[in-house]
Amino acid sequence: MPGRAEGGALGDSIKTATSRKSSPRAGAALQAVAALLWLPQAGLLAYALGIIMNDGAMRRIILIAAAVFGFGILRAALDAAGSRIAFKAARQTLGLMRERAVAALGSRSPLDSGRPASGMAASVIAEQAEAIIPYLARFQPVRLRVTVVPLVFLAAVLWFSWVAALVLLLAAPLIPVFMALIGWRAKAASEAQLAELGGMNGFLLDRLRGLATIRAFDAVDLTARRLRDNAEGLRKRTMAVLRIAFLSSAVLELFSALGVAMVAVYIGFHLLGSLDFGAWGDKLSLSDGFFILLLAPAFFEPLRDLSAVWHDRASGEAAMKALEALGEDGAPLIYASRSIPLAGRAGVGVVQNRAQPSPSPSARSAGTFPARGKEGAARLDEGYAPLAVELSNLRFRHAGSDNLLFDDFNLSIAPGEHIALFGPSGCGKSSLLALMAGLVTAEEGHLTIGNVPLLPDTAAELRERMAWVGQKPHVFAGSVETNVTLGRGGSKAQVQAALEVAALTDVIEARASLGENGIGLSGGEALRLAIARAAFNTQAAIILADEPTAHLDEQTAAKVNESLLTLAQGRTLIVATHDQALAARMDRIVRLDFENTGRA
Ligand SMILES: Nc1ncnc2c1ncn2[C@@H]1O[C@H](COP(=O)(O)OP(=O)(O)OP(=O)(O)O)[C@@H](O)[C@H]1O
Repeated sequence: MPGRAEGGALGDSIKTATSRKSSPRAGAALQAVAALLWLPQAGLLAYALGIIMNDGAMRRIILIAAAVFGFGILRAALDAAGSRIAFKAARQTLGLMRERAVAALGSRSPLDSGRPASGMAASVIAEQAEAIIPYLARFQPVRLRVTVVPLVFLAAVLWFSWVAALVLLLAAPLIPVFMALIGWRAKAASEAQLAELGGMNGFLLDRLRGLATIRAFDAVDLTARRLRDNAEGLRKRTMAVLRIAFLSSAVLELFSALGVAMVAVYIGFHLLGSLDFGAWGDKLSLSDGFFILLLAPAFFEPLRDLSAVWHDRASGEAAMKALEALGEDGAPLIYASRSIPLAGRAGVGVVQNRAQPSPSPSARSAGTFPARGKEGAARLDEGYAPLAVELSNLRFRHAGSDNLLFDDFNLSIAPGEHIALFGPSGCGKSSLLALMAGLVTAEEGHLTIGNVPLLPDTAAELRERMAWVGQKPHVFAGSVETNVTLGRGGSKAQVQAALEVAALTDVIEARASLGENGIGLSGGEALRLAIARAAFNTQAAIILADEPTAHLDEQTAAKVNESLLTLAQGRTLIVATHDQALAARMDRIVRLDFENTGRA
């Protein structure tokens, strides 16, 4: 099979998945055996014709009919079992491929601007990927049948007549040649169709999300027109695929009909004595001729099946390619460390608010926070102690950007220390938080968390010890409980305790469930929900907060600040903020500005 499906990672994934569970090969083999059972059936039918022509012994004919019937039942049973196994194996493979695609998407940095559009990704994983099922469950078994069954039937025909075999042999190769020619076009057309479908889904989801903006700027008609154009484009692509599918069927029907007709003409004239060659110097009997005539259409049958599923191959391979592409070329999520010599330049301006960081044992007042371990050189396996963060000689710019945000940047944060990252817009506060969370990769330097370097093999464990409170938390449609737990398990009491930390109990009691995108919650409440989510993670030793009070009025901001500080008790808190009131309550303010970050 051409293309990347078998040669690439997905081809490997098919092999791995299916070697462990149901095997599509076993299913395909059963279906091939079922097809081959036509050979004894045709032989028995031809033999019965011979008996009828000679003595017409009824008993023998009934026995033969019973045997033909028995083979028919066996054939149907094998075919059904084979289809079932092949379908099951295809489902297992698709499940694995989807898992891999989702994992690949999940491993891409949320800051990667080249990430596939959400609608497109959803379309590929949920909808387009289904095209892989007919490809694996139908096309692959047919492919095996095509390579085995016609050869066996050809050998049987050849046994009686080399001319009939030659006719079949000449007609057969024309079919794959034309199918291959059509196949190239079919694959390209299917890829274009899937791309159009994904693009339309992406566009639709994006516009649905921005419906309020579209309405506000009177762009509804324009958007509707664009959507209509997209739908029209998809219609044309789909028609192109269907045209090719019909064409491939027509080509095959033509050649198989011609092949069978030529064999029939030869047999007819041979039996009439006009063409008395081609039977190995002998003359074919009526039974022999009948047997060949029964085998001729069966010889083409797998090829006809192939034509019927030819379109499955094109769309299946295109879907595999699209699924594989979802995980490609992403910006790495994991921070990679490289050692460089100390340049001895201060990285930050520091304002000391208090002499010492003050992690407070009262942090566990809600009873949900785990006991703290030893302070100081915390190791990840020492319970839930607040962790230190150490950045040394960092050099960083965003992927594809010339703007060097940090050059030879140093910062030490003590375990349990509360610091504010302060500075003008665009100076890199959020980027620094992203670096600490391992969402972006530094060009040079070291980053350790609790004395553990943030490296590919430690990143997952380290991230479990962090909680992120962003500017615009996403609120899922559903219950408050689901929104707090986010599927992380935990009891109702733990949810309640987390809501208490965020001072959200009263608000939440009034709402059984929340609407999409946080409909039903104010901006401040949505932020406190994010704080509750962080509080629910009892393992979190470091809270990274990115401008939690941006766009909030003073009163609401004060409430959010209180919740954040309650959450941060006994934990390390790093907050990027423009909020003077919040910064003033931190142990230390770290100023990130033009000079300090080393930008020219
Ligand atoms: N994903 C990205 N790709 C390329 N450049 C980016 C990306 N994210 C941010 N930047 C750029 O990096 C610079 C720092 O951005 P960052 O968001 O870290 O600043 P900030 O100090 O948090 O700003 P603000 O206070 O406005 O939130 C900006 O010039 C921004 O345009």
